[in-house]
Amino acid sequence: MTQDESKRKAAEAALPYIKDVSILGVGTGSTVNHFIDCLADFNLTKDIQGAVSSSIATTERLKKIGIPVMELSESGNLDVYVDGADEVNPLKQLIKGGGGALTREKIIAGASKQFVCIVDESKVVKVLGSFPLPIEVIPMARSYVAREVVKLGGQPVWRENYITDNGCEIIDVHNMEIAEPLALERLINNLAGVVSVGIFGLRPADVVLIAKESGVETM
Ligand SMILES: O=C(CO)[C@H](O)[C@H](O)COP(=O)(O)O
Repeated sequence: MTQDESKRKAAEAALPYIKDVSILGVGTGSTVNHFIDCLADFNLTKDIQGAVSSSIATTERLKKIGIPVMELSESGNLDVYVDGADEVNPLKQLIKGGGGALTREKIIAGASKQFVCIVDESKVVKVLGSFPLPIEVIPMARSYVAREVVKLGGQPVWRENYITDNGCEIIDVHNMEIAEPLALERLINNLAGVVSVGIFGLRPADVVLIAKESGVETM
């Protein structure tokens, strides 16, 4: 099975979780794109009243298959949020933001009862941090936050020529073993100018669907 086929399998496995859900939270990335394709392929769009989307890219894809996109302030809290991840540890804590949508993803995850995370096997790790940790920052704070991150032992790299949907910038922090996700998430959250950090520890996933050669495992 290719990685893309695995992503599709994980996406299909999320469909039972959205049964009877009228307004859905939808994340961002290639695995989520498969999930959106599944909604169309399995003719589920008619059952869904609307979706809250974590990015412009996802919004466009949802609209293309006829799902109305609404604001979170309009929908209120959601029953289910489906999204991918860059890394998942055994506590269902995640690194997210490879696709740059971490802030909106964090908001929707926080506002949802159940966060269903869909991944292929390559995303599963014992300790978070092999994947560069994204931090969204107010542009003015970029160098300051980068210097603070160096003090924490990381190697910050500016995601050049990239502006988030919120008009901010991203620093990707390399070579930082995240042994204590909660503590590091709090610490980075507290740096002035940080919009959000891609550690999802304070709000981990509730269910992780991992596509493997042998089938989809539920964690
Ligand atoms: O956090 C994300 C976007 O901000 C994505 O969920 C993450 O990057 C995984 O992407 P993909 O499904 O393409 O591997």
